[in-house]
Amino acid sequence: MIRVGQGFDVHQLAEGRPCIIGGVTIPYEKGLLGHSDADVLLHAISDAILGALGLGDIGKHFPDTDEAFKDADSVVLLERVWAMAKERGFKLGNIDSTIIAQRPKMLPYIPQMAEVIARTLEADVSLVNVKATTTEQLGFAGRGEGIAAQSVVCLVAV
Ligand SMILES: Nc1ccn([C@@H]2O[C@H](COP(=O)(O)O)[C@@H](O)[C@H]2O)c(=O)n1
Ligand SMILES: C[C@@]1(CO)OP(=O)(O)OP(=O)(O)OC[C@H]1O
Repeated sequence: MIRVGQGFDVHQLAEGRPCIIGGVTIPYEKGLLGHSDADVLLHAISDAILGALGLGDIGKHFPDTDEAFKDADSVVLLERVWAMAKERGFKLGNIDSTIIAQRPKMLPYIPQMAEVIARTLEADVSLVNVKATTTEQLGFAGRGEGIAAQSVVCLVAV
């Protein structure tokens, strides 16, 4: 049996925050704002996995009203989501994701992001694809107000 899920997330860019995307800290003048570390890519992937499992979304499991998740490391949240997939007898089929950001340039950091994601999901890195696109300066991403990410995940019953 296979199950497919998709995830989408957006976080605002703000000064005085680290820019953590895909578990990698990217040198940049701004960072993403959120209750947790606001790792927009790992949130989209977490939501895609939860979607494939029919278990809602990360806001349901890790509410932004709960102090326990203040400044949470999204790698740890993804680990917890992945434990739910494993408990239900799934392994990763493959994952494809897109980061939507005018800046910073993601390409140099993508191999490291894929390594973090593959390690967390206990999968070979060849099963993890991360892409990036600008929006040609259009919309909130194009104006540098925020960054979005989307992800599609395929889970395979072991
Ligand atoms: N934040 C970004 C956005 C894009 N890239 C890379 O640049 C390529 C061209 O982007 P377009 O939006 O002009 O299509 C894209 O394919 C990515 O490889 C990036 O690294 N970081
Ligand atoms: C991750 C959580 C929890 O800390 O908070 P944020 O970092 O604000 O992220 P978001 O994608 O808005 O929703 C999920 C939240 O519950």
